[in-house]
Amino acid sequence: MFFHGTSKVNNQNHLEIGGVDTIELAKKYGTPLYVYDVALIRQRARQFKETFAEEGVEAQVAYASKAFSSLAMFQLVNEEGLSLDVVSAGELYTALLAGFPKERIHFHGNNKSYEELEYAIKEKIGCIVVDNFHEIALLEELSKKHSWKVPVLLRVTPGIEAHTHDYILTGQEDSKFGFDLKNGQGDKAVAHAFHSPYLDLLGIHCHIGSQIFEVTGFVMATRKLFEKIASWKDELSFVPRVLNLGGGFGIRYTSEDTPLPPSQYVREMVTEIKSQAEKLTIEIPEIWIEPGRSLVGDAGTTLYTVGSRKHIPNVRDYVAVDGGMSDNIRPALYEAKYEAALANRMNAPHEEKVSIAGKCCESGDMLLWDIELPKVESSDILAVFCTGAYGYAMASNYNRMLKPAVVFVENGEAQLVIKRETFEDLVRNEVGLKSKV
Ligand SMILES: Cc1ncc(COP(=O)(O)O)c(C=O)c1O
Ligand SMILES: N[C@@H](CCCC[NH3+])C(=O)O
Repeated sequence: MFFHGTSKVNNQNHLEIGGVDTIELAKKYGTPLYVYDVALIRQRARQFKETFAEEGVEAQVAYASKAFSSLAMFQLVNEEGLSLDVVSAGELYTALLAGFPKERIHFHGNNKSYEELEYAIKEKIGCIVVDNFHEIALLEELSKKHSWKVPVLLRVTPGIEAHTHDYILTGQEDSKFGFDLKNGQGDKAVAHAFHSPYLDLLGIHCHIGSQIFEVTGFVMATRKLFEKIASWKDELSFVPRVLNLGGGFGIRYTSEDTPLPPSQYVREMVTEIKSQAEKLTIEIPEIWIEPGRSLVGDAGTTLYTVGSRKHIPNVRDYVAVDGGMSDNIRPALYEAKYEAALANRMNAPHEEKVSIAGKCCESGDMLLWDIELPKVESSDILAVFCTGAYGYAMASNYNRMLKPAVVFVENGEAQLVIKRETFEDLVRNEVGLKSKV
């Protein structure tokens, strides 16, 4: 079994995370329960920052908050001195409520509304990552209205196809995101933004996809960007002060995954940027990255309670847990794979192969297929590892399931940071039909 961060087996043969017994957590807070290893998140954040510092370049590491957004997470990210990437007014609202410094917030999205942009501009956040010409027009209108030159990055698609799941690819030409570099939209957007009295063009952004194991894609994207920077320098005298290469650094969910250490992605990126900047005789731009998954993914573990079983002779054994696609849609959506263990009997020998089913009314609601476990019994606590990114964040109330609670654990202490939803929460916004009497 592979242990992430502070996870280990304690002397009761239970899974322990952050010095806290997960079986005690399950008893106290119920299941399904998301448990986050705070020390591991801090360690990842520091690794990214320290690598940039060692490379001697100006940098910002912005946590891509879509991976897991909550007040506590934003407070933690702020404690670690990271910046924050938000993609909606809702994420921005949560960040501001968490007291996140406005100047370190970057606003992304391919369809930001007038109201969302106005919200960001009134708050004077650090920068808006502009995705399309419609947004440029909205920003110019808002800049006039609020007499503020809006700091922007332009998101471009460099035409790089990273090797990952089709649904999470973003840097290829046929993408809903950004200005395309190949067909000239990128040039047009840069020329416009650079000359606009309403926009302060800080630089360029690109993001080539998610759960990427090779550094080649990032290096290729950097080269493509620098080819363009060379022409923008000659034709417009525009040289970006900031180069944001997005996120996408892969993590280990199962033994099939072979990620590089976070520092290696950063080092190779920086080396390429330094050499390209030197060739063009320009200053090394400030380098920004936006890791989401690689900051929180392996820091999250979900605890479930085992309920029913179904044995199909010569076919399969289904073991059902008290959550499923409503708290983790990734297996159903991307055929994502995870590892799991019985948190209450960690060292028990593996005796059977079972498939873990969720409890939603959907055949596709399966969390894991054919995993080796000790003989699983009702009331066992199943721990699914590496669920910290795009798990809780993509949870839903399908089948009127309640969103789970979330606890942060660190140095032997547990802190409830998101309460489990209640039935009242489910109907909070409902008004029902008007009475006919
Ligand atoms: C623009 C942008 N930045 C950052 C991220 C974070 O990606 P990851 O969680 O893979 O690091 C994403 C998601 O893929 C994204 O779309
Ligand atoms: N939600 C995706 C990643 C999305 C990346 C967002 N740009 C996942 O779980 O892998």
